[in-house]
Amino acid sequence: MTKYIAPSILAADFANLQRDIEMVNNSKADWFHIDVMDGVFVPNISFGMPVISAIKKHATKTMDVHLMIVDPDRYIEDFKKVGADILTVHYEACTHLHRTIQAIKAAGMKAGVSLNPHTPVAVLEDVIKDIDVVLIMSVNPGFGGQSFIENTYKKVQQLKALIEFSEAETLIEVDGGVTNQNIEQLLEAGVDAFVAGSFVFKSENPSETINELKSLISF
Ligand SMILES: O=C(CO)[C@@H](O)[C@H](O)COP(=O)(O)O
Ligand SMILES: [Fe+2]
Repeated sequence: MTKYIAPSILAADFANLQRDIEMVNNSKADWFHIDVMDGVFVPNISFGMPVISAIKKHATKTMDVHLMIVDPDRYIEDFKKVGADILTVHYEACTHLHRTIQAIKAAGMKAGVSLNPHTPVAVLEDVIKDIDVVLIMSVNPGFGGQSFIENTYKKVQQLKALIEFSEAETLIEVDGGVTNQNIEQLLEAGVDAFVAGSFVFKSENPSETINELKSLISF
């Protein structure tokens, strides 16, 4: 099965955003991971529609938009308009998750659902067949550069078992603290898509770092 590397733009140099986007375009990365934070669901504010539109103008790869916002239903159409291909909402931020998933798909995007580190995968049992991507948070959402939570491996295995049992075709994505030290173990646990922010953008040669991560998950 295809495996994906998704550099997180949150760790890019916003004063040189076009340069960093071109770097990702020219690397072996598969997706742009784009973190939207509202200062309510998480204790941090990142960026919104104008910045995503600007990214979309230059990006040549899948736009994987991770919403860390309350009541995301309000903006589904807007995120489609600015170029999201995958739109991921948090389980913890949705009162009517099934409805939200259907609305994302009806707007023409892939539907993602993210789980905070404390949320068990079992909460997705009744909607797993409707979800295109489950994004397991391997740090508490809100900031880049945090350390990877080791319990994530077990969670990925549990999610993989749930997907297989349900005969779903859902992809498993992991987000937070991903490096060349844990990516192979994550792959082994069943992860399909790997988000990496600081490890890529704070490295000496981000393009080579992306390609190194990609080579560790490609056979
Ligand atoms: O959603 C988030 C953080 O809330 C992530 O996408 C981070 O941007 C990942 O950054 P690193 O942990 O890889 O530095
Ligand atoms: Fe993210």
